[in-house]
Amino acid sequence: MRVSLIQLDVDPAEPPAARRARTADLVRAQHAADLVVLPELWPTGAFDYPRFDAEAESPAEGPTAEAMSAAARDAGVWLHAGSVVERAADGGLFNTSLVFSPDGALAATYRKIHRFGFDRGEAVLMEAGTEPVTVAHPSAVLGLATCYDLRFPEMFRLLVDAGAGLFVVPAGWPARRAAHWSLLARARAVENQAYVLACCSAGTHADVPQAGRSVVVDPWGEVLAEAPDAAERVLTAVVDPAQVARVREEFPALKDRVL
Ligand SMILES: NC(=O)CCC(=O)C(=O)O
Repeated sequence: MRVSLIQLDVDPAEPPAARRARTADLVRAQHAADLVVLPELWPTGAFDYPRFDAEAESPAEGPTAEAMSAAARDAGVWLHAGSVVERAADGGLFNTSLVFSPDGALAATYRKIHRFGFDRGEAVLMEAGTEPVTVAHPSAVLGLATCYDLRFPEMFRLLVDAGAGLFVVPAGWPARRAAHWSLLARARAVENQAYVLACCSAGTHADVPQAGRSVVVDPWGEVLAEAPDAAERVLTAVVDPAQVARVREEFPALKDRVL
């Protein structure tokens, strides 16, 4: 299974429509992949709070969904299109991830459960999702998580219980805590004996330099590919979903769970 993580530069000087078109082209170029992944909130910037309300959109029919559906279809790939600011029917906002199948259909959405910011930003501007989400990709069951979720191992256990063997984690993780990002991505892989595809944004928005350092970790905790910096780049790797069962059988720590 070939995976491509697009570590996208989220430069506030680039108009959202231009970034959508550029991102769609980057997705189309990954036509040989089985799964393409984009970062968290790349249409607005994960820390660009003043833009959230004005740029909120429908996850099914908004401009990002339309552009990403077309890109997935044109490339013939499964696309985890990162997340958008979702405007819900009652007017509330969610940080919502979108997954498209190769025919361009919206296969799944996931509303971020753990909102970042403590008493400001996303934590006060957005509603919290309540449902862990898995996706039946033809090669693996994907478990969806978003950025700050990475700090909450109990959520990943729920995804394992739902059958996930490959976690997809779009993020807008700050450079200030880059060491946490790399460590937690490996920790979630090791403790759950699962792949982690962690795709962060590049560049700086709202004065928050991004960590970049997108990473693909295997179920043994080995790093298969890692971006060396926070520049825009495409990270590719080949993962073997059958490796999840092999590792879980060879070293059956998950069977010793008590809680
Ligand atoms: N967008 C986020 O969820 C940021 C998370 C973060 O900065 C952290 O966990 O540290």
